[in-house]
Amino acid sequence: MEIFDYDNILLLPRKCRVESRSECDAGVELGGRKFRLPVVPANMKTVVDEKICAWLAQNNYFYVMHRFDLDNVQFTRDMKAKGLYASISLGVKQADYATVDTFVKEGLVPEYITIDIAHGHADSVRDMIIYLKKHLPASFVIAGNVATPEAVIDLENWGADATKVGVGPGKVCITKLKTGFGTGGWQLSALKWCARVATKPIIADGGIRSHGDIAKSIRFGASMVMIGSLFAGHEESPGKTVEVDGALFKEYYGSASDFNKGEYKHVEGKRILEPIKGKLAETLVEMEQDVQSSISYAGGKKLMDIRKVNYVTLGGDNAGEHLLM
Ligand SMILES: NC(=O)C1=CN([C@@H]2O[C@H](COP(=O)(O)OP(=O)(O)OC[C@H]3O[C@@H](n4cnc5c(N)ncnc54)[C@H](OP(=O)(O)O)[C@@H]3O)[C@@H](O)[C@H]2O)C=CC1
Ligand SMILES: Nc1nc2c(ncn2[C@@H]2O[C@H](COP(=O)(O)O)[C@@H](O)[C@H]2O)c(=O)[nH]1
Repeated sequence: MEIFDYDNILLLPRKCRVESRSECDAGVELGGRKFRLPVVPANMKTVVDEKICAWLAQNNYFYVMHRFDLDNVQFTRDMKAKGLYASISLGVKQADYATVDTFVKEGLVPEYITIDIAHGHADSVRDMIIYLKKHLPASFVIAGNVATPEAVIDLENWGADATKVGVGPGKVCITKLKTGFGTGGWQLSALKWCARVATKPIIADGGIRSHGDIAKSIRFGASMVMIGSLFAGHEESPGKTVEVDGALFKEYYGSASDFNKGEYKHVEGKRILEPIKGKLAETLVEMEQDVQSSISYAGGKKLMDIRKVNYVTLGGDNAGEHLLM
């Protein structure tokens, strides 16, 4: 198997078919809705909050609310009261089953439910998918996180409508160091490997460091890309603002860090400071323009045209040109 990551791949342009990049449509469909961008801010406490999620929904972006210190039912009620879709996260514990039961009792149906645990290739995830499909059959279920084709096949067979791929490539992740496992350092080729067997959408999760990595993810099989660090340092970001030598930063910590958990137990995440980088809306517009440019370099007009391009690997044993024949 070929091993590579975002840094040692470049996509090869094809003849341009548009007169302006504005003709390129960066939108993507997921779960029956069309979103402006194939990008979703990570469901983490220092990345999204209720206000940001409502704004994203109002502006045709996909969001997944985090599941920490949050009343998922109240969140869903609030979103519906504003006429917005609800997209929540669930774990696999008793309290998560109780949340599902409350939804059923109230006749409340979140449009999207993301089952989000560290090691998503697990019977606990299978059981939750089956429970959701039985009790909230209209919800679109995303399940993860996983790292292998076997896991993608299992999650799809258990009933997941989409899978989330990425164990350990995140910027505040220390899974690789603490456990010796994961896709940290080869997330893009892990995505390619998983996409070969996937019959449903994949959300590539973690490791995005520049906007061009979005196009690379799409090329290797993602339908959507989940991003934490690039969103964490905005003026609206929920992380605490910290001043260091006169410069302003926002804190960004892992969901499996002691900062999120409130205790040092099975810690697989750390806390860092991200320089404050302006407004979220401006970054999203820039991302959309960059994805439109990617589509134009791909010689296309729509997002999935990026899948048609050849690529080169830079450096290492696998260096060379990879042509689609
Ligand atoms: N994408 C990634 O690489 C990673 C992401 N995270 C994020 O951190 C958050 C917290 O994750 P998590 O701790 O799973 O959530 P939870 O604390 O909700 O744990 C979920 C359940 O899975 C069990 N569990 C967790 N890890 C393992 C494992 N390696 N093997 C067997 N069982 C396990 C837990 O039991 P017990 O705690 O008793 O073991 C618990 O019952 C999530 O949002 C997750 O996505 C965390 C690590 C890696
Ligand atoms: N191993 C861990 N991974 C984590 C933790 N908290 C979140 N995450 C994952 O990272 C991505 C975001 O990655 P980024 O490179 O864009 O910053 C997020 O969506 C989770 O999948 C954690 O504590 N440990």
